[in-house]
Amino acid sequence: MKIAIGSDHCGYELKVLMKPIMEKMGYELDDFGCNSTEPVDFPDIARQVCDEVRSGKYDRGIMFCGTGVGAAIAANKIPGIRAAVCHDVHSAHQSVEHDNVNMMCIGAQIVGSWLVEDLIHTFLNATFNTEEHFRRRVKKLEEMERETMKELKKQDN
Ligand SMILES: O=C(CO)[C@H](O)[C@H](O)[C@H](O)COP(=O)(O)O
Repeated sequence: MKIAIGSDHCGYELKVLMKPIMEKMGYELDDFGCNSTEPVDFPDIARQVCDEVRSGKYDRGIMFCGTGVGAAIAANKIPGIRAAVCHDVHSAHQSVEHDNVNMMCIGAQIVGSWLVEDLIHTFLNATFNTEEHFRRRVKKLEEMERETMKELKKQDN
């Protein structure tokens, strides 16, 4: 499984700590920044990680920022990305099983390294439950995305 990861400066240290652990779990990782604790803007990194995931080159993405919130807001602006802040194990698997989440956002100021390991393991081992009602809801999300894009296009013309 190929995973795109990224962080802002607040999530950088937790991301660095988790990289060898994730590699040991057997995941192929690519890190799209940032590369130090120098302040950066989380939308820039989230954009890059999301573009990689939506290109199909990666199965899922993980973003680390201070709270996970900014990264999730940014990621959910990108068509094809369903992002969620997951700070508990139940959300880490249910977000995939029910909502087909493909980008988990973690707040390094909120959770410790032991929990993060469980969250990542759980998120990456979960699969979308293809029962009709779950598919229907995700289709509705995609429809909302398409409608919004159409409206924006109209406004631009
Ligand atoms: O959590 C975040 C956004 O939701 C960010 O990672 C930061 O924690 C927050 O924005 C603080 O940023 P600062 O540049 O370190 O002041």
